Amino acid sequence: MGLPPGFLAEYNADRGFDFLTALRYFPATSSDENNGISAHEDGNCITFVLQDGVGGLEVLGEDGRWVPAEPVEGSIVVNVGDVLQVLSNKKFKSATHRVVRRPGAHRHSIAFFLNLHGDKWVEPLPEFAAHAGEPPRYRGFRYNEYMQLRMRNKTHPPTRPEDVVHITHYDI
Ligand SMILES: O=C(O)CCC(=O)C(=O)O
Ligand SMILES: [Fe+2]
Repeated sequence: MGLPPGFLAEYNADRGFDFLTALRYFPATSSDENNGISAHEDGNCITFVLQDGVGGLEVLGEDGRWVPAEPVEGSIVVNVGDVLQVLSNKKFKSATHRVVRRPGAHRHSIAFFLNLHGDKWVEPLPEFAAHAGEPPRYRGFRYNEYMQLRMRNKTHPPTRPEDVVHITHYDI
């Protein structure tokens, strides 16, 4: 990333909020939307996904088309999360992704979410802003605040899609 070695490990030294999920997606049926996980960005730092050979994970391209992240034997998918997008002043983008269930097979995946302590302050690092001669693209925020807003998207879903809180909430 162009940062001193060990910078991120030091910035984010608390491993107490990381989590691992094991997911099972049932085969698609013709009678439902076949949606496994709807389109979203991961809110954390970085996510590692191990998937089986079934497929269905898709990433939204800049042209608005969904690109399949086809399984590659022995490889893991690395998702940049919103925190890394902000720290890098949008040099690294948090990809919009989803899982579409496929007919005929159960899909299994394991996702590891590298996370931050809720008290952590998140803002573009000087290396990607002032020192790079770039204006900061985000206001700083406490990680917990963003997590609460994202949770509210789920507990009190806004009626207008434009009111759903994304990381763009902190755009400058
Ligand atoms: O199951 C997958 O491949 C991805 C899961 C995912 O995107 C998530 O849990 O945030
Ligand atoms: Fe995700």
